[in-house]
Amino acid sequence: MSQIYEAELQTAIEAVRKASQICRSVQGRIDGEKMDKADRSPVTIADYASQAIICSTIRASFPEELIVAEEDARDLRTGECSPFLDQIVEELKAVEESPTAEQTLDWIDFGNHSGGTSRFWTLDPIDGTKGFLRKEQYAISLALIVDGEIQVAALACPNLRATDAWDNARGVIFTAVRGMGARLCPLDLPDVTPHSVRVSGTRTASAARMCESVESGHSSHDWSSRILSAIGSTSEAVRLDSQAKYGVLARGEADVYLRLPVRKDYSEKIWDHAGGVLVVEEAGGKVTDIDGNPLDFSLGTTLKSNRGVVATNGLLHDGILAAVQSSSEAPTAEA
Ligand SMILES: Nc1ncnc2c1ncn2[C@@H]1O[C@H](COP(=O)(O)O)[C@@H](OP(=O)(O)O)[C@H]1O
Ligand SMILES: [Mg+2]
Ligand SMILES: [Mg+2]
Ligand SMILES: [Mg+2]
Repeated sequence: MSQIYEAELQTAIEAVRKASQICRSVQGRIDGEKMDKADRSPVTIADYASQAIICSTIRASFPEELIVAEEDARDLRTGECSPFLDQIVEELKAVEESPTAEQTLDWIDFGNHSGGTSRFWTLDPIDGTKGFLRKEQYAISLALIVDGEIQVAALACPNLRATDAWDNARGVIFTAVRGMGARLCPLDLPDVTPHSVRVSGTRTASAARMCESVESGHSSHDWSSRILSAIGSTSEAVRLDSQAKYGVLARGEADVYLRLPVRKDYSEKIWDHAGGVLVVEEAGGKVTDIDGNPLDFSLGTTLKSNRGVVATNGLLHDGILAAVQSSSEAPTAEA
């Protein structure tokens, strides 16, 4: 079998593994400490430390690579944030030769590219920061995009359980290379042979197990409950944070993941999806927007030509899309 993108995959796995170690250590100690960004969304020292270590790991193996990541060091460069920056540097010492504060800022800013080029990585250093702060699910999502197509993905979910075969150990990494399938291995057992993952075989819409965001501001809970009624389901959507939703869909524990727009003026960010989308597609599933169009990762930092996301095991896709459309609601301008 061809080993295409093998070096990129190994670098991606190494990077998300190191970042997971930092995130776990911070999550164990954190007590709601966060800064609010200009859009009032939260960011923690772990988001920054994760972005720093992943960008530095990619650049160590691939010095010319462009990286489109969620965070940037602008706020940290102001004197006001220096205690925050000192803590980030402290966290990095656990996994890397002690960097200086200046190096740390530069590593974070390796992620400032705005995409749209023929080859770039996209990174969400902590996806589901709100889940991370609640000590629930979160993910570290890294993907390589070449000519608009996601080619490599590493999605770490440090609080998601592995399977019985690995004693339900906490923490997994999903990986995928286009055309080569999706795999799963425990976060803490780097030397085991990864298992293949495959979406469910559920064919009956009324039996669909659905998952969605915990945050009703990120995906309309009201709309999804109307869709469940429309397909004759009596179950409720399971709510969890982050791209862990793509992971549970890929390994057949859910059949559908819906992200239904709440506001008209919001475009989904590429780093909120790229890693998870390739994992689901390579596990045999299907991902489109709510109009049935493929997600377009070639347009910069956002999926500006798409609205919402519908991800399924493939078998249910057309039926779920029809239900989404027949129960559609006009998103409001304000959440
Ligand atoms: N109005 C909105 N609609 C959809 N997604 C939104 C949103 N506002 C913020 N988000 C994104 O939702 C992500 C979390 O998704 P989920 O709710 O599935 O856990 C956030 O990622 P971060 O936590 O990385 O900032 C953020 O980028
Ligand atoms: Mg964020
Ligand atoms: Mg995110
Ligand atoms: Mg994030």
